[in-house]
Amino acid sequence: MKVTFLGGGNMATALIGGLLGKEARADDIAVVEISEAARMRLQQRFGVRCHATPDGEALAGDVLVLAVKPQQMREVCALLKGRVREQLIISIAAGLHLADISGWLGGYRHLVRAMPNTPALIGAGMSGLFALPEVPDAGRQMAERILQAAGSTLWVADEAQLDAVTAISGSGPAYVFLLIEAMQAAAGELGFTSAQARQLALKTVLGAAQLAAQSGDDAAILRERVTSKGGTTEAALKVMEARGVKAGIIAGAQAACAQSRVLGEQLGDRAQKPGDPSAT
Ligand SMILES: NC(=O)C1=CN([C@@H]2O[C@H](COP(=O)(O)OP(=O)(O)OC[C@H]3O[C@@H](n4cnc5c(N)ncnc54)[C@H](OP(=O)(O)O)[C@@H]3O)[C@@H](O)[C@H]2O)C=CC1
Ligand SMILES: O=C(O)[C@@H]1CCC=N1
Repeated sequence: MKVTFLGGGNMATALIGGLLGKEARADDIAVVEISEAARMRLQQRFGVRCHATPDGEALAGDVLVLAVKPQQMREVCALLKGRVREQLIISIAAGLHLADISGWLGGYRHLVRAMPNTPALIGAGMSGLFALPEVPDAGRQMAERILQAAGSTLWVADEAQLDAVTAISGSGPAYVFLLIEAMQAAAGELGFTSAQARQLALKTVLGAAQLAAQSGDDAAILRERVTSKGGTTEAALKVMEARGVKAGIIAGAQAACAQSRVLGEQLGDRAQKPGDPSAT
C-alpha cells in the first residue's frame, strides 16, 4: 500500500512511525511538506520520499492522508482538486467536516475522517474513524489498516462523535503528559533528582495504566484499593478533590469537544452567515 501524507508535522510523523515495519516500507511512503526543515527531519528519521509540492509522483499513492492544520486544509484541497481519481483520502484534521472537505475537493466522496493521537508513533495510538457512505469496503479496510498499524481503532456511526473522540483520545495524551509533569514536579519538591522523579512518575503511570487495562475492574475500584482508611492516598485525594482535579479534567475535555465543533463551524462553508438563510 502506497501512502502519501500532505503535511509532515507532528501527527504525520507519529503515523509514519506506526506504519513503518507493519503496513509499509519507507519507499511506500511519500510526504508533501512545505517546510524544508521538516522534510529534512522526515528524510533522515524514516528515509521516506519528501516533496515540497504535490507533484504527480507524490499523488500516485493508493491513500492520501491530509495531515495539515485545520486552518491550512482549504488551501491544500485546492491543490488537489481535480487531480484525485480513485484514491482513498483520509483527513485527520480536528473539527473539519467531510462535507466541507468534499466541497473543497470539487465533490470528491472517497473520504474518511480519522482522529488519531501521537502514541501512534510507537504503535500505541487510539483512533476514531468515520467514512462517507460512498467509500467502498476496500477503502474502509485500507483506512483501518493504516490506523491499526498505529494502534487501536473505533468506528463511529455519526461524524459528530469525532468531536468527542478528539476531546478524549485525540487531545488526551496531553492530559496524561500533564499528570506526568505534575508528578515529576511533586517528586522534585519532595527531594528527588530529576532522573529519580522521572522514573517514579513514569513507572507509576505506566504500571497503573497497564493494571487498569488488564484488570476486569473499573478504575474507581482500583483507586479504592489504593486508598487505605486514614492513610496517605486518602489525604492526597481529599486535597485533589478540593482543588477540583477530576472536575477540571471533565470540564477540559468538554472544552476540547466544543473547540472541535467551533473549528468545524468557523473553517467550514456551512457556517450560518448573517443574512444567509440557506446555510445550515
Ligand atoms: N498533534 C496531534 O496530537 C494531533 C493532530 N491532529 C490533526 O493533525 C493535523 C496536523 O497536526 P500536527 O501534525 O500537530 O500539525 P503540524 O503543524 O505539526 O503539521 C502540519 C505540517 O503541514 C505543513 N504544511 C502547511 N501547509 C502545507 C501545504 N500546503 N503543503 C504541505 N505541507 C503543509 C506545516 O508547515 P508549517 O508549520 O510551515 O505551516 C506543518 O509542517 C491537524 O489538522 C490536527 O488537527 C489529529 C490528532 C492528533
Ligand atoms: O490540539 C489539537 O487541535 C490537535 C487535535 C487533537 C490533538 N491535537
